[in-house]
Amino acid sequence: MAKMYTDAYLGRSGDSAQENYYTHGDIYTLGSNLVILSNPADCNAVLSTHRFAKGPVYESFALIEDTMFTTRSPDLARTRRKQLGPAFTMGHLAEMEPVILKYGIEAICAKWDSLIAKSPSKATEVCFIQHFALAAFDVIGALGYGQEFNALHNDRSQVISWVNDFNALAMLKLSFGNPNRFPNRVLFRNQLKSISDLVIFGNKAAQKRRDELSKGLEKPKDILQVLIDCESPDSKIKMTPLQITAENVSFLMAGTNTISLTLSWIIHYLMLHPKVYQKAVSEVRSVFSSTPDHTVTFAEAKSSLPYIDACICESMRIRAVSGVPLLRVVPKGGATFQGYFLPERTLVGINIAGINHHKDTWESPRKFIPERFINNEKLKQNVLTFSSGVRMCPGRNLANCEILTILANILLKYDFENPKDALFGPENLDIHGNPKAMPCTLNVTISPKYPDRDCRVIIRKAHFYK
Ligand code: HEM
Repeated sequence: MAKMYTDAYLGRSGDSAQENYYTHGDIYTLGSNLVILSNPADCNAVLSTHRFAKGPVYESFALIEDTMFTTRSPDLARTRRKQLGPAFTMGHLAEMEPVILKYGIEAICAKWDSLIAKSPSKATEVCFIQHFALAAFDVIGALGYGQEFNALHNDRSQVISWVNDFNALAMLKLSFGNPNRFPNRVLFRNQLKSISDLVIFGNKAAQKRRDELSKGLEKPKDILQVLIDCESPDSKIKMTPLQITAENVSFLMAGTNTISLTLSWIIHYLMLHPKVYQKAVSEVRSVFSSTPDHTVTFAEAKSSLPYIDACICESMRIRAVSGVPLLRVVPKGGATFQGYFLPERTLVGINIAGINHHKDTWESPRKFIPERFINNEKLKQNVLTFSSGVRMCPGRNLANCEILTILANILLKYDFENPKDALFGPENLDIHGNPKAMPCTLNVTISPKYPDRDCRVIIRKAHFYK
């Protein structure tokens, strides 16, 4: 049962959710008690209300304490969103932006500049997915832990391996049950140790902040401060150190790989579509080439780079990194979708890839066409990569800021070229006649299957630096 459940939840390959939609349409079953929905109206109806609570699978991720992400309780979900929502408003984001730029785009440029400077040809090959991932950890390290992880600088971070172990243990818990019971606690002792280290690390970060504040430090505008200060709307009680740490770990889990994978798919799709790439480069250079050393901010990019924004939206549509069906439980009284009655307690899975490719919304859904979003802001709302409704991703503004500032600035400052030995490029077409995308795998998120092989690009400084 556990294996069936895990297989059904994870699917067999990264493309399964998308291809299942193309094969089976708006509604189909996966396993004995799981019904997958792809019709946008059905999916929005489920996601818009707490009546369809999250499924039991989320409990596996509650390895420290229940969090905004893991909780199945509508009350706790509402409370946490009220408490933590202020960390992610546009106003708070603007105050956090200098940190986001410093550890995001500016750190990536420093890294790439130093690699290019060392190369006699003034061009170098980078594995972009690695750099995006390390930078994404550094951003959350600075915002959520108030400290420098130095992951990008050192090409590694202890925190990343702890988080990987956390993820692994959550999946093991799904299949093998409580990790603290014998024999699990022996078999999974390394992962359990990582989680205990992560807790100690998180608790220390919050304590350090409290100590600094007591010595007169002005309150920083970051996520850690919101976690420390926020009160329950009813009881006015603050979160416990363990609750703070658990939420912070969930931000590391939810807000790092999602961002770096999204950026990686964007670069990949731009390399597959040279005309789109050229158009995006021309757009940013037509506005900012007189000041190439200036870091384009989120507000500047939002107001002057609609095509790059459309490229992001189209990549997030065609290859949503949120690859697993979002599981919800049919409430008392049952529910009817596409003429099928589903009794109470049936699990429904929201197929984001299905929604993002749905025939009623999207023309030529398998084609990468950023132009579809130009002068069509409304259409962007149909891309459900951040989900929608009452449990929609609270980190989407932060993600959008990080992704747009990184993409706009790297397209401004560097020229990109596919390596000569790249397996995937504009000439290599799939059975639908579109440039074939690199293979992917599903590990909660949709990730490149061979990142070291397929996520490489040659970079050199843009012509106006010469
Ligand atoms: C491109 C980047 C991102 C994508 C595609 C993404 C996608 C999603 C999706 C699809 C959900 C719904 C999951 C579900 O219902 O099972 C979600 C929830 C969530 N995300 Fe994100 N996310 C991103 C970035 C972030 C960031 C940067 C943070 C925070 C730092 C974050 C924190 C969360 C949290 C806490 C939830 C749970 C919300 C709830 O259940 O009420 N995410 N995200």
